[in-house]
Amino acid sequence: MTQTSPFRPVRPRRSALYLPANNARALEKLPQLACDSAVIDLEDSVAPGAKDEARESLRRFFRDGRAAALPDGVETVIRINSLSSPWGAEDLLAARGCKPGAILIPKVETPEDIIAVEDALEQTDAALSLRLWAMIETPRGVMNAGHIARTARSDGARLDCLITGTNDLMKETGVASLPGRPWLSSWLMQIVLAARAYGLDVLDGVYNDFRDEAGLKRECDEGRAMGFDGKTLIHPAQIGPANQAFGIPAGQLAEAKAIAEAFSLPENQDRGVISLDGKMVERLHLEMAERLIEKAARIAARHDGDHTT
Ligand SMILES: CC(C)(COP(=O)(O)OP(=O)(O)OC[C@H]1O[C@@H](n2cnc3c(N)ncnc32)[C@H](O)[C@@H]1OP(=O)(O)O)[C@@H](O)C(=O)NCCC(=O)NCCSC(=O)C[C@H](O)C(=O)O
Ligand SMILES: [Mg+2]
Repeated sequence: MTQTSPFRPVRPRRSALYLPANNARALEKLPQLACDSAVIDLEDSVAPGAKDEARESLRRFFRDGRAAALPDGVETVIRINSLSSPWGAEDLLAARGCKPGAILIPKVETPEDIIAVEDALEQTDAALSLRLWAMIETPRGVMNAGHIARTARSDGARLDCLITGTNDLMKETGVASLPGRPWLSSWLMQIVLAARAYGLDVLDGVYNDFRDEAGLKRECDEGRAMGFDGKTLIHPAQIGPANQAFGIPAGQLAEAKAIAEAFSLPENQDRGVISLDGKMVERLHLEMAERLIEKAARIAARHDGDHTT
């Protein structure tokens, strides 16, 4: 078996749906939704005057067992306000108490933004099961993306995933929102590169026009081609297209299985490169194939055998 990177857990993150923490209807709907991750938001979707109510609604959601009752494999993530905001410290306390899968830190600009949260968690939470996600959504965040991602390499690091915040990035830079994201994509690629350099997952930004299914599909396909693992979403109608675009097509899975099988043959045990159906296949392809097979199995476990949704 090829050794895969210890920094990249194989976990489907095709669709990460945001829900405002104070939207009772959305929280109620969540168990019926097929998103891989549920990002319960205390930040920008909650008005300043509703922060306390949102925190209380979040606490109730975890305390009364509704979070634990979500379908197997759905990862719960809480987006807090930045620690430099008036709400960040209280949000972090509340989020830590909820014990979600991960806490999402918005507007991360330097490694210290991650370290500050790690330090606050370290005091009471020795276990590393509580992970961190970081949003890169400001000019400084993009410029420092590599340094931020590198924090995943330190002892006891919790950082698992980078998220692009395209709305904030457009607001901060004045870049236009155009189909194909011509001026934004070089910055998005910097974020993808930073994540990959340090073995992190990386998710694309949201598509605001939630009634435009064709536009969403185009942007999902584009995000997939750019190397993203999945897309952040704002509406339940966006989950299906994202799961489809970032899922594993049957043909790709069959090809991965053929590669794994070919390398497992006795005559190929010590070979670095083989020929398969007229193509050169190296051990790096085997590593990719093994990750893909594992991810497909995890998706199948969520969807009763359907690898593509
Ligand atoms: C965008 C919305 C405000 C639209 O809401 P609404 O008009 O209620 O939509 P619908 O009537 O079409 O809703 C149909 C049903 O689906 C439920 N619903 C809607 N959205 C969600 C959701 N996100 N999660 C779960 N369920 C949802 C409705 O309750 C309806 O249910 P039912 O009554 O049973 O039919 C709304 O979709 C919304 O608030 N979305 C999330 C917004 C959000 O969280 N924004 C913050 C994250 S995006 C961001 O910050 C990006 C980043 O930081 C950046 O900088 O880019
Ligand atoms: Mg944002």
